[in-house]
Amino acid sequence: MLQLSSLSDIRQHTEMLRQQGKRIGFVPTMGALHEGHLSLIKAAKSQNDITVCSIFVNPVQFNNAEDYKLYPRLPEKDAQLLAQVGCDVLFLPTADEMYKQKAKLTFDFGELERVMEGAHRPGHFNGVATVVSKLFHLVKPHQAFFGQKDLQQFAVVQQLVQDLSFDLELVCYPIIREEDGLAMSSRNRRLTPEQRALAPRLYQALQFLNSKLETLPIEEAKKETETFLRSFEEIKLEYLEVVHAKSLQPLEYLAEGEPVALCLAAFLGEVRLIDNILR
Ligand SMILES: Nc1ncnc2c1ncn2[C@@H]1O[C@H](COP(=O)(O)OP(=O)(O)OP(=O)(O)O)[C@@H](O)[C@H]1O
Ligand SMILES: CC(C)(CO)[C@@H](O)C(=O)[O-]
Ligand code: BAL
Repeated sequence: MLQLSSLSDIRQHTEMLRQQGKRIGFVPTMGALHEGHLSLIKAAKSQNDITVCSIFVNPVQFNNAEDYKLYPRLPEKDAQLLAQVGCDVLFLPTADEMYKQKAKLTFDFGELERVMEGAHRPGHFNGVATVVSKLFHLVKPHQAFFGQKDLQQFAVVQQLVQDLSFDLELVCYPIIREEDGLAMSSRNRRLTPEQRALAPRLYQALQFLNSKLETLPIEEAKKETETFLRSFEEIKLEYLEVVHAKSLQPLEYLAEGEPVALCLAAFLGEVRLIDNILR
């Protein structure tokens, strides 16, 4: 596997691949890789000639300095895992080079960023859109792969690709879970054993909400789910939403045939996790 860290090297390399007529599949990540990431690499490989993975803990998308500082960083182990699954190119830029020009780009995703992650992490999607735009320019992929775990991020990136006319296809893959249902996430590594034991309650809460929606109106089903979660003292729910799965706007009632997503964010101690299920 080829490892590149300078912007000019990746730009030249992907330019050469394009000239050779190769199809490039791209998986952007922040590292501390798990089976969720590897499922995206495998999907990219199966549909493209060359798979590029980037690992970059992007400072400008963090709204919490401590979260940035403590974000798990395991570059050597990540490189090993990527080589094992046959990733062709690993792009590992430094923050200094990525943000040398100190460009402060401002995006406006309208209502899409005024709910859930956008509402609770000010500036987050601006930072995601900035880095994803830069990465798309550098890597020039034909396809880019994202996980459903970050459902709102996928919607924002879809909007970005449309607004800036990026010539690529976006692909979203399902959430890979631990055996006990916990959505795999790099931040899971930061959980204490006690918090880790409680963490599957988040997925259970989404399943509980899903079953309550069979018989109850949305607000009542949400209230019962919040009560269920409150019984676990260490879990601090930030939001629980029933939203339209495309616009991500909260729903007042369920309409026949509408795609629906049940989403939550919660803290276990200092660690903030998100999860969702599609209904
Ligand atoms: N469990 C999962 N299953 C499938 N895809 C996932 C999963 N977790 C993350 N991804 C996807 O991998 C890509 C890179 O995500 P990222 O590196 O932020 O990992 P992460 O595990 O989501 O970390 P964290 O949530 O702690 O930031 C994103 O498109 C994300 O949606
Ligand atoms: C898309 C991404 C790599 C941008 O930093 C990040 O938000 C992530 O890992 O989901
Ligand atoms: N996985 C989304 C990136 C973030 O939490 O900042």
